[in-house]
Amino acid sequence: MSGPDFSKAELLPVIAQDEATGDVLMLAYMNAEAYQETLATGRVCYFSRSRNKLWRKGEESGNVQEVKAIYFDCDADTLLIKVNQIGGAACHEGYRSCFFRQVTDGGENFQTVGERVFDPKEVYKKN
Ligand SMILES: N=c1c2ncn([C@@H]3O[C@H](COP(=O)(O)OP(=O)(O)OP(=O)(O)O)[C@@H](O)[C@H]3O)c2ncn1[C@@H]1O[C@H](COP(=O)(O)O)[C@@H](O)[C@H]1O
Ligand SMILES: [Mg+2]
Ligand SMILES: [Zn+2]
Repeated sequence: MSGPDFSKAELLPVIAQDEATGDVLMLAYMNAEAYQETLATGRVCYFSRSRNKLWRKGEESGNVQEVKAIYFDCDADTLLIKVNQIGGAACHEGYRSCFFRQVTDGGENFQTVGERVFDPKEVYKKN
């Protein structure tokens, strides 16, 4: 049996979806090590491209993501993880979902449509 194919790319994109609401929370990346850690711990561990290291989601904020179910797509190079989002917000800007802005007026404008759950200055005190 074969699962997600990390031989296709070192980093595979990962969509995190709220298991309860169906909301798409964020998109990030995993390498094989992050994937194995996620399986072993039941908490989502990404690989941060900007920081170039494992990123245990919630390590600073406490907003960890509990794994409810893991899927991979037809050609085994994208992951979908249904999660229970602790703290009610996935985004480091304090919104429930990273997709809190909507493009409007045919691309002329955008609108903040998401719900801000926390103040990042409070949650990320080190920054
Ligand atoms: N917490 C987040 C966070 N939550 C959601 N996201 C989203 O996750 C996506 C991937 O983030 P990465 O850091 O992996 O960046 P990348 O997209 O791989 O690489 P770049 O585009 O930055 O080059 C981003 O596009 C963000 O929209 C976050 N990106 C970064 N953080 C930082 O991660 C650190 C730990 O935060 P917690 O895990 O919440 O404790 C803090 O310093 C936060 O500022
Ligand atoms: Mg990014
Ligand atoms: Zn975000």
